[in-house]
Amino acid sequence: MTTTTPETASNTSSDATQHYDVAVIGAGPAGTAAALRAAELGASVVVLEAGRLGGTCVNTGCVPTRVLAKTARLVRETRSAGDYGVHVNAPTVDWAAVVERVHERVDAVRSIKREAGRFAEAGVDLIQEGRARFVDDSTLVLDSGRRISATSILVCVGGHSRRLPVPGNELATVPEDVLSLPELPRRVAVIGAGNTGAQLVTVFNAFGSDVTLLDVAPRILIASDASIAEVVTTAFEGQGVDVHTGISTVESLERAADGAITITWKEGDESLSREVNAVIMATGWPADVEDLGLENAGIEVVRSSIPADRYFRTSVPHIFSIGDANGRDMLVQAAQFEGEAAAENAVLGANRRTPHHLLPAGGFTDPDYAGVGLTQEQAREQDPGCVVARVPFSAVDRAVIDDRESGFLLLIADRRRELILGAHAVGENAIEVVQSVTTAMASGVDVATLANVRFAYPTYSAVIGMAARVLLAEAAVAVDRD
Ligand SMILES: Cc1cc2nc3c(=O)[nH]c(=O)nc-3n(C[C@H](O)[C@H](O)[C@H](O)COP(=O)(O)OP(=O)(O)OC[C@H]3O[C@@H](n4cnc5c(N)ncnc54)[C@H](O)[C@@H]3O)c2cc1C
Ligand SMILES: NC(=O)c1ccc[n+]([C@@H]2O[C@H](COP(=O)([O-])OP(=O)(O)OC[C@H]3O[C@@H](n4cnc5c(N)ncnc54)[C@H](O)[C@@H]3O)[C@@H](O)[C@H]2O)c1
Repeated sequence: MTTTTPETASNTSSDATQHYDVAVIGAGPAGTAAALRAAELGASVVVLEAGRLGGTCVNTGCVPTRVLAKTARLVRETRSAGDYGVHVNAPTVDWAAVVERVHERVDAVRSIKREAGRFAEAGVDLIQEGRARFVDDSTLVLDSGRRISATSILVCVGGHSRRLPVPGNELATVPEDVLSLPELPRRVAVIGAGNTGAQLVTVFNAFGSDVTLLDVAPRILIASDASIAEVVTTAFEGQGVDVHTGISTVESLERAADGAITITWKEGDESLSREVNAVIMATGWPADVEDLGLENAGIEVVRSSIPADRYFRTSVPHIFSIGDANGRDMLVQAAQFEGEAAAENAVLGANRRTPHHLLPAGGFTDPDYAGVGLTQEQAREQDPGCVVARVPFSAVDRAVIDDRESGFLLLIADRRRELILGAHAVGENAIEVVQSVTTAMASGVDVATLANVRFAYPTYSAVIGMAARVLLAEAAVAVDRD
């Protein structure tokens, strides 16, 4: 679909290059937020999108992954229904039907996002004529040959999965393509135990696949608080997942005679291998910079991303790098936040930053995990006297009612209990619990106030009030020692 409203764009050159105040490359969460905010501020705006509107999140990332997580949850709930006196047959997974349902739910979410309609309502031109490429630092050319120039260019191109450069890597499936697997793999190796890999482990484990998880990092979920990662690792192992962290390298993937894939990796001096039916590489997310012509605009790529300063300006100040493209916090909530801030900086010449310490994130594994703010390690570095409360879910009535006692909430405060520095949860509803703490942090609520908030009974969020009350006691001890 191509939509242009020439009255908002002035043709300024004889070769019919259309000129705008702001050109946005990419209509994922970053580009969509940026374009709508720039238009709201009165700029003439064009969005250039090479693929499906909505970007990675809705089409191949968060939304399909979350539908798979829901499906995995249904399988687990069905298996344990007997514990509550509900007797059902053991669940079986019809992979083709699962895939169909994921596509159907993705379409349903797309239909409420309606980026094209929102662009039209805001007077934003949308051009879908292939990939945009820099001709110089103010001009872009599309695959169709159409040329666009702009006073400011917002690069919101997102990224893609990284394939390890090992022999046989073409045999692997990347997370964006998981739904293209022809059948549910009986045995699967997941390489990479970040947010993507960990969630896929839970999905395939629940679906009945034998899962092997490999990572070069010393532990899974390396960006999360170490205590959270420990609980998820123990849970994975208890569920029969073969977890190998701290491996030296994946050596090769080879097609075996029976059609299976032999994956070989090195662990210390030992070479190990497994025969599996699918290998999923969830080993990182470089920005989509290939063929973007960044060199024509004088912009360098550093470690597979387009670096930006705290105001999202690249080394060329009227070109901005936002969302996954800048390689910082690769989350939808970051992309949207950054998009709005960068649009204001581009249109108003403002210096808006985003509060990155207030970005909650988590994953739908079994159990769920989530975090916001500083981890314990980071908090202790910043304030060695900081106070940490840890309340197990086994002390929360609702978790006991639901038979979900595994897990805990960690609440971290500064030594004077004025500030909540971080919150990390693992267990049922961990993400919603951490989200509530984030709301408190964003509103500047201190620990004492949080301790006095009433939580509906029986809820998982009640753990927040319990942790705040423990913190008060702990903090009092820490302050006394000063
Ligand atoms: C499996 C998976 C699960 C995830 N789950 C979550 C989650 O639960 N929660 C969360 O917060 N985050 C999650 N993420 C991360 C989230 O999807 C990204 O952080 C988010 O989509 C980034 O938004 P973006 O706008 O920067 O990039 P994208 O969403 O990738 O959008 C970039 C857009 O730019 C377009 N484009 C690229 N190059 C060009 C070009 N040259 N010309 C024109 N258009 C171009 C692309 O077609 C795309 O539409 C997940 C990611 C993956 C892979
Ligand atoms: N629920 C969510 O919020 C969510 C879900 C998915 C992805 N994301 C975001 O998208 C981005 C990409 O996520 P991701 O999990 O794909 O990548 P990632 O970079 O977060 O994790 C990649 C993992 O692969 C491992 N790895 C790298 N090279 C390896 C090798 N040679 N052998 C074995 N392991 C290797 C790394 O140690 C790391 O643990 C992240 O920023 C993530 O936060 C968020």
